[in-house]
Amino acid sequence: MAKQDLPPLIEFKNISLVRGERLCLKNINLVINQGQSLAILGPNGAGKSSLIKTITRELYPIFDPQNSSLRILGRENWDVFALRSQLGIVSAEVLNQNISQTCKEAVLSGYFGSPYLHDAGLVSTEMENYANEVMHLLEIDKLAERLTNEISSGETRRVVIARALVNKPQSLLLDEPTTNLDMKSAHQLRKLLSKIAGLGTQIILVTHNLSDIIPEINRVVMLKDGSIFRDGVKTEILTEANFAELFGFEVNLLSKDGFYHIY
Ligand SMILES: Nc1ncnc2c1ncn2[C@@H]1O[C@H](COP(=O)(O)OP(=O)(O)OP(=O)(O)O)[C@@H](O)[C@H]1O
Repeated sequence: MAKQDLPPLIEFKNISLVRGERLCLKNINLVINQGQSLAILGPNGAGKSSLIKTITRELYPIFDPQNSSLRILGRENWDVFALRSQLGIVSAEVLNQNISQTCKEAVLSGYFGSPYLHDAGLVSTEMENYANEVMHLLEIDKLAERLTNEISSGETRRVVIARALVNKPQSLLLDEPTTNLDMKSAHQLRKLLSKIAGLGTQIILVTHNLSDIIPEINRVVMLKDGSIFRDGVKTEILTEANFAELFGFEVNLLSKDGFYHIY
């Protein structure tokens, strides 16, 4: 099937979400085509996590069957495990740090959608070989036998990405991937995400940090107070004027080697 005939990866039509007393997402209309990497950028409280959790079915929107729909790959109904492995959800929360497991076991647990490996006997040689390949890609071969609760935040982030990649997802959906990382670790992680995007995995990145937007991302959606504030080609959206309005302060933007920075 030609790419233009494929259903969108994600299709939000008039989606609103209430959490507690707050309307966190307001009438969101958003289509993300398959293969199109994009960043969702917004300040704290804009609704980024709420949007991700709506996609992953951790939160349920207000639903008006006449006017609203939320489709993933053309379907409204999904088995949550299949949905999450297909989308490649990357969140540090998926690892159960109270359980003592090696990084290799944590990566292998991705095949079963569980926070730890229940039964190593279920892991086939093919699964193990591919997990090794993915760990090599993420440059974490050396961590294989280390315990997940004894590694750094940057290393944990890579383990979690490897765990998502073993299912050969069509996309990687990343929520604030560089939070808590020092400058060097953040830079290395962005380079790895660039490499993964270059190998053909669609990257959907949710962030408040402009520098996370890797060169392979060409579309930026700005989210403000639960609504889409801007949506379009990166070079047209990432302007000082839009940024000032979104974050509420004046900045100077600098673009270098495909990355954007504030100074
Ligand atoms: N569990 C909750 N119950 C009620 N309201 C919530 C809850 N979590 C978040 N909110 C509210 O929903 C709105 C959107 O929050 P959300 O966490 O989606 O924003 P965000 O853009 O991801 O922010 P951050 O960058 O700080 O993570 C905020 O007004 C927040 O106060």
